[in-house]
Amino acid sequence: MKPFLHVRGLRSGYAGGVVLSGVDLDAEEGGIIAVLGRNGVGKTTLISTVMGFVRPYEGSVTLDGREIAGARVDVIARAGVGVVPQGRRVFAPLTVAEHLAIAARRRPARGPWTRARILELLPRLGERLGHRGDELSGGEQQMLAIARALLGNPRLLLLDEPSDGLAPAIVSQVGEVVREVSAEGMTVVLVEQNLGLALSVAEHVAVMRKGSIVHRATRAEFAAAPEDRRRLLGVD
Ligand SMILES: Nc1ncnc2c1ncn2[C@@H]1O[C@H](COP(=O)(O)OP(=O)(O)OP(=O)(O)O)[C@@H](O)[C@H]1O
Repeated sequence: MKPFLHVRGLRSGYAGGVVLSGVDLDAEEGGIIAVLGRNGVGKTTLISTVMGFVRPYEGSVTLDGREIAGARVDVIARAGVGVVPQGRRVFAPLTVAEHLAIAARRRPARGPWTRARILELLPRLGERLGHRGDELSGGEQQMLAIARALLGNPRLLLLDEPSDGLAPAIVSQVGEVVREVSAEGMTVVLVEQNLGLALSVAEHVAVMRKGSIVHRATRAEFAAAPEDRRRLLGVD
């Protein structure tokens, strides 16, 4: 049986140039896989291609058996893919409540993640409903970006470096949120530079180098392989 997310031979890039040179990636339903790799290897491009922001040149992306490679972003979103983009993309003049209202209107999707449930998961956002995007801390902005994605009740959630620029205590809160949504059955692909976060939440890791996945391991295998971590990521 094919895994829930099944990516094969995915090639893409920008303006004819190749960034992804044939990515193969699998994720089981309800599982968390971390995609690791140094700067510029193509992690964001992978997320953007699965989400449909970047059109693939070639290859296949199936979600629960349904081909989505090359489809429009809105079609891919309706098929059940949500994204928490790098840099959060929170709008400075809009309040938290307005962000949530827009996200709920754009993609009304049935599922466990209602506004009330999301505010229960992320109570700090509930206290900040009247605050504008530019009045939020980095951690609050990240929680808002996650909340916005969850409102679409995706079956597959793509997170692009959610720990970027956050204090360690907030990074572990992000980890808890990721574990909770996965426990509800959501499949998660987590692109991360923060190895600690990746290994604290993901059961599997895939390491990218120059546009393809060059190493796959379970969390336990990767945690026990300092040589691999040094060679592939330059970290201990
Ligand atoms: N919109 C774009 N137009 C043209 N080239 C791009 C664009 N976005 C990324 N690239 C190039 O694609 C390559 C891969 O970038 P990408 O952002 O996917 O890597 P990454 O692994 O996510 O890196 P980082 O960790 O720095 O975000 C880089 O050479 C980058 O310059």
